[in-house]
Amino acid sequence: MKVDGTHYRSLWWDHDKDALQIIDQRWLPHDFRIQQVSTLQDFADAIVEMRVRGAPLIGATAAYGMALAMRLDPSDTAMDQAWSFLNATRPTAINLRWALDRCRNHLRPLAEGERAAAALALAHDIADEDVEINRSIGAHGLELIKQIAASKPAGEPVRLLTHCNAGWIATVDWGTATSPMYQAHDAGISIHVWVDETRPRNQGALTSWELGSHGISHSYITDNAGGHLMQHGQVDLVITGTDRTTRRGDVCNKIGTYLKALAAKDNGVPFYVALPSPTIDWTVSDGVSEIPIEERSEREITHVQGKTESGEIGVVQVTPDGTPGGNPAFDVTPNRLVTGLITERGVCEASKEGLAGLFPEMAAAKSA
Ligand SMILES: CSC[C@@H](O)[C@@H](O)C(=O)COP(=O)(O)O
Repeated sequence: MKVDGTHYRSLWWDHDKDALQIIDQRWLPHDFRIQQVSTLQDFADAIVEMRVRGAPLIGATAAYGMALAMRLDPSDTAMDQAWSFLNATRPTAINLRWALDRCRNHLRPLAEGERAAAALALAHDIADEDVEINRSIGAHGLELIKQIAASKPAGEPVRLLTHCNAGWIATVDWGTATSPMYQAHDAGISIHVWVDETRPRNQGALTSWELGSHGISHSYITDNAGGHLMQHGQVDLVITGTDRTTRRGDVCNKIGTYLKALAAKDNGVPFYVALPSPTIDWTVSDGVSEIPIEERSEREITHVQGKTESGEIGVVQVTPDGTPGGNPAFDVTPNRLVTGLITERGVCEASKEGLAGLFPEMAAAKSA
């Protein structure tokens, strides 16, 4: 999508420098900084420190990390070490392991001399596929928004609510939850987006930055406001992303998503989750008991980064000295609370049958 009129992907290969470039998201929305990722440690740090973040982008980044590892040492041992090193960076988003497995399965049968070039080509493919997948998710989600728009008085906007940042900077381009929003806006449908701030890291500020850059009407709201807005008929549709979806359609996403789904259920608001198929973990069923939830630093809770009144980016402490924090980064929304899943192949029920109906070959391969 565009930043100040220039089209960017969230990561790209610079052919002159022969190296990966990322947008360092720690500085957004206040500062747009590009960073080169040159060593395997750089790749791990970029993921752990959330310079890159969002499940699909983490996966694409890891694929480029494998490409770098193969350039340095194309042996089986180095490949396995890179797999383990990168896989340990963040535990919840399954796209990370999906990308690493795909790279390793592709590279293992090749001669060592072929691996570096093949790994880089595969990383490019994974990035390009992600763009196309998310474009398709947007096309399917657009139909849902069109239906709601058709049921409203002329000129009234469709009011959507989203949590965290499942936008273009969380993917390679388009975003998952935001792709239908971009496509609805581009199709001339009036929309307004309620953007949850998403404490503790305030990914909602990233979503606001994205939507604002695209000219989409939106309001940044506290995480606790969604239920109130739904009770007062101010939300027509919720769309969030997901970091891991189980084969029966339980959805693991940024902490607080579950509460939004509960509020949506109580108020009869449709709650959809947008996901690319690499986000489905076909090996797990019960998300609450089977998905590892990342516990992040308590400093993310006790301190907040923002722009000071003098225009600098600074960090302030919000709690009393010494207050301990607890920081589970994700929660699981059981499938019974999910109205539907928006995938690149269409919209389905959040159930084993729904997902297997859209992805029969993947469901069969994993249960075999
Ligand atoms: C298209 S991104 C889907 C999810 O990865 C997104 O909603 C999310 O929870 C991101 O979490 P983050 O901790 O910022 O990486």
